[in-house]
Amino acid sequence: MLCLAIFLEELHSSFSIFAFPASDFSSQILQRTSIMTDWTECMNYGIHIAREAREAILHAFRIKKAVMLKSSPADLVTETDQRVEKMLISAIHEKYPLHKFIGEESVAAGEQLILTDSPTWIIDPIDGTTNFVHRFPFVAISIAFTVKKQTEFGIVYSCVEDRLYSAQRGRGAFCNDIPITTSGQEDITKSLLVTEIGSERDELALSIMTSNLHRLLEIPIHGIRAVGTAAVDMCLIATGGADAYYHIGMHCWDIAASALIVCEAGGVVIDTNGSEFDMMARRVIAASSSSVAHRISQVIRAFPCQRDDELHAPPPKKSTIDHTTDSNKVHKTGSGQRRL
Ligand SMILES: O=P([O-])([O-])O[C@@H]1[C@H](O)[C@H](O)[C@@H](O)[C@H](O)[C@H]1O
Ligand SMILES: [Mg+2]
Ligand SMILES: [Mg+2]
Repeated sequence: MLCLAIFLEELHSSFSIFAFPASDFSSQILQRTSIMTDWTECMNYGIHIAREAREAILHAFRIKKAVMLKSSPADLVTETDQRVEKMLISAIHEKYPLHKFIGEESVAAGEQLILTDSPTWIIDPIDGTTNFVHRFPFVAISIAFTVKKQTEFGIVYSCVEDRLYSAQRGRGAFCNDIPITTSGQEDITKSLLVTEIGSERDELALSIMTSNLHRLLEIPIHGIRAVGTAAVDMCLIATGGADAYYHIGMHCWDIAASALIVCEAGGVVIDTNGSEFDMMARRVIAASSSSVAHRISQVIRAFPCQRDDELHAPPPKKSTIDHTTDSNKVHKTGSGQRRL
């Protein structure tokens, strides 16, 4: 019964399924078969709601924010992250009631993270929350859509820059509707790399992270950048603005959409250990070419991270930091308020 419901939902979600002339039955069957894998309508809807969510993010970007902590003192969340995620999920649920969700803030609130074969929206409402809190102008909405665990489309909206990256499987990658391609660079010594420090602050993670930087810089490479949002970092590889990205410790919602965007732009996405990319493994290298990707994998090491599909996150802790726009200074709340 449930299978039939999902089948009907897929038919309904797919593009203009009822638009065929009734006379040509065999061509209807053929077209339906191909249309079954066309998720354009869902993608357009995802883009539509991402544009609405951007308005909410830009409004909140400039005003006072209460900040809560998640897994570490550097893993931040705001009320806007939570509100935007709810907005996105309820808009999608209303249109596609049988679709499933994996949302960063829903998982942080205790929801189970399970990727099934059902159509699933993987959402990061604000990628770059630390940037958002500090008003560092790179924050993105990341939306990936999977069916049978394969990503069908990805949307990354870099809100302040107003750059909307998108890709549908097999149909190329775009930024604001203009096709994008990776640099095609094959030589690591001529490459500009991007990475993120992430929110891990334990001794082992810090020492592996710094020794990775050291080993890459001594190759030598042209340089290393960090923008503060994994989704945008990966899209920069897709545009050819940088040649490779690596990251250990991010989550599936950070990179699911941009991994497809990189591949559709002609790039390569692998695990940091050189094996096939697994979006739940919390390790990624995205590069302009296979040779650059594998060279990086030979040089860097990964610290151990619990897989996303084995995570059991504690709920966010109460507010400890406030970022105000009036003074633009950080102050601590709680007993005996203190201005820094
Ligand atoms: O928490 P969030 O801002 O959505 O996402 C974070 C950003 O992508 C950051 O660049 C990366 O270093 C972290 O690992 C992510 O968790
Ligand atoms: Mg994120
Ligand atoms: Mg986020």
